[in-house]
Amino acid sequence: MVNAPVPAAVLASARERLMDPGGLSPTLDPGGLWPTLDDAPIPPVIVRSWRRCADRGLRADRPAHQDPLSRADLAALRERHNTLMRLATPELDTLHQAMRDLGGMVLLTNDRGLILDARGEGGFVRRARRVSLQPGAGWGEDDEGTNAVGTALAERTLIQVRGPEHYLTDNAFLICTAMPVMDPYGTLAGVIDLSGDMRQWPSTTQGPDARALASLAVAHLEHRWAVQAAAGHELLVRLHAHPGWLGTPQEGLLAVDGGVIRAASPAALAMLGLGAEAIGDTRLDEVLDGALAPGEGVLRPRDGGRPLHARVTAPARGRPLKRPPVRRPARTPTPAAAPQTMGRDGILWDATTRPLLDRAILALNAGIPILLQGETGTGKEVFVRAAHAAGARAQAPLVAVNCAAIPEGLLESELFGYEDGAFTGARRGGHRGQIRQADGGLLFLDEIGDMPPALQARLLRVLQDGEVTPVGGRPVKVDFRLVAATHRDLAAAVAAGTFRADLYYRLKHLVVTLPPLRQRPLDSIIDALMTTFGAGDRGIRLAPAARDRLRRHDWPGNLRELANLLRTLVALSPTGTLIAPADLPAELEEPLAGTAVLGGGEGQAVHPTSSLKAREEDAIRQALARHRGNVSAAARELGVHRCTLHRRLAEQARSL
Ligand SMILES: Nc1ncnc2c1ncn2[C@@H]1O[C@H](COP(=O)(O)OP(=O)(O)OP(=O)(O)O)[C@@H](O)[C@H]1O
Repeated sequence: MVNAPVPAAVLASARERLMDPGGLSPTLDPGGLWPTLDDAPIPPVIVRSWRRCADRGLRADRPAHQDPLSRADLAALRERHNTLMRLATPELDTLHQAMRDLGGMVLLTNDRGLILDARGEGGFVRRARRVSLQPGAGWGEDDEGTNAVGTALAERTLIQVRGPEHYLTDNAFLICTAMPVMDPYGTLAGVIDLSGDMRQWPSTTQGPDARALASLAVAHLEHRWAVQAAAGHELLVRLHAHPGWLGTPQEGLLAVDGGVIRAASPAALAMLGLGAEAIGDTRLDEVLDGALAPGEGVLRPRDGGRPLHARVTAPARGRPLKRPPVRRPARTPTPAAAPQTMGRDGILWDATTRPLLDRAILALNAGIPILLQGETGTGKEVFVRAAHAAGARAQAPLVAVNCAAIPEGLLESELFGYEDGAFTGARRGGHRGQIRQADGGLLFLDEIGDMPPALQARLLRVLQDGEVTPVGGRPVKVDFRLVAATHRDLAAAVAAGTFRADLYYRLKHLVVTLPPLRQRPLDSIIDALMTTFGAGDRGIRLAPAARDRLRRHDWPGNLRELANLLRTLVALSPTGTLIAPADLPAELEEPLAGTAVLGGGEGQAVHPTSSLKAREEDAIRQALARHRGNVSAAARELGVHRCTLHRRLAEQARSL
């Protein structure tokens, strides 16, 4: 992949125009040579990546700096990727030596672009830290826009991103080269990246070519990984078109049991013209003609390709690597791939929710309150936490109050605080109240539709006056951002007179509605969640019939219900399991039974018939009985939030 250098001004201007609905303006090029972005002298791989970033609503002026993972989280992440880290050590050491004179860095990331290891020293490292090129930071395209790591992961190929080809302006001083690493089971494992300062980087005629260095290093690493993976299998097959190359890192490697390919290096797959999906159950004699026995010989590809020299041995005895064969996509470009993206912490955003999140961040930064709507389990709290973490006040507190979970009598003092001795039983020294605790930060009022009318009036005053009056005390100035969430139809509540119209309009500056799961792309969400819960690492897959059953369910508990189900399935399945319909909970059999009717609150058109209501009551009763009245445990089993269950119980009690 050769990316011809393009003048920086052309790149910057082209990227800005990408955000215009009209596309690339002809005035970009005085000669009128580049009427559209595709005509501009910009590598297509970069243009594709810019488009992905623009489609996600990513702004080029977004700061590149991010908070890396905490030490503990980074340690846990490294532990999860210990095979990759251990196997990559010799390459990282060698590349570090090679990069020393260039003043650059070498990085190893996981398959989502999270930096596991970074080596380098000197001035560049200090500069790199300012844009979070350091362990525990995420360099997926979601995090940092077009960059070598993220774009190599998205395109699954060697990428070099030079200076202003980077999407974020902050990263325009970098030149980075990244090569994806595939494990011997055909799964994308991570990336090796070489990064330096664009102005100090020698041209390829003066110094080593970073692309050659990165691809050689990855070839060595993948070769070593395949040798290790072969341990414990019946046969190790080494392949190359030239006999002299057998035994070198350029050869292809296959681990074979009973004639079936169990593991393969990417080089071997390329020689045989196979995709990664061939690993696991393809018989070698389907693709190669010739006897497969210990010794050396020539094997002929059945498609008429070039004969391959083969050296077949019984591999070294030893502990096989933990990972079983998994079918995975090969390292081929997937331009339209991955509408679903996973953030650094396993949080999922897609073409519908990402723009909502970006708008919410802008609104919060501008001090505009947000009214967040969505059925139970659609991810309202997750959304608020993500918006806060990415906003200008991320360092300040996020204070979350669930208005439905706090008994009415306590909510006032909990929210507004009280002075010492304000009432009998008040805590000594008083209580600041949650609103004051959110001063400088973000107040998240969940289930605002459940706030009693008297408190609605008090909250309105706080919003109007910018000050809060604790019970028994004097007004105190407060400055906080506000997100109010509800699963109810607040407009209907206003019409019914249960919610104050003036407060409603005060809250309603920006209304964000998170879609229910049944309106979202279920398949890609399932795949993304399975990956988060480690299914890929442990070779756990869903059988097509099980997936079908998931598709037929209507997910009243939304993402919470799906995430709980998949988390449990993956945790309880032994390594290498193919999850069958029989492994799924019985209630998925029949979409309208048991938990399937839970979750629809007022204002939601979910299963309105009384027989369904009776089934819901039944499901609740049985779950509570199984957990001896423990509401949290019953809620967990039913796949709904504890507060939802409390609410349901209160509703049932009222209707008795
Ligand atoms: N964007 C997301 N990515 C991954 N998982 C998510 C996401 N949003 C929600 N979830 C899953 O769903 C669960 C419930 O999310 P959350 O508590 O934010 O929902 P909610 O809409 O606030 O629900 P409720 O109205 O019942 O309080 C989370 O704990 C997580 O497992």
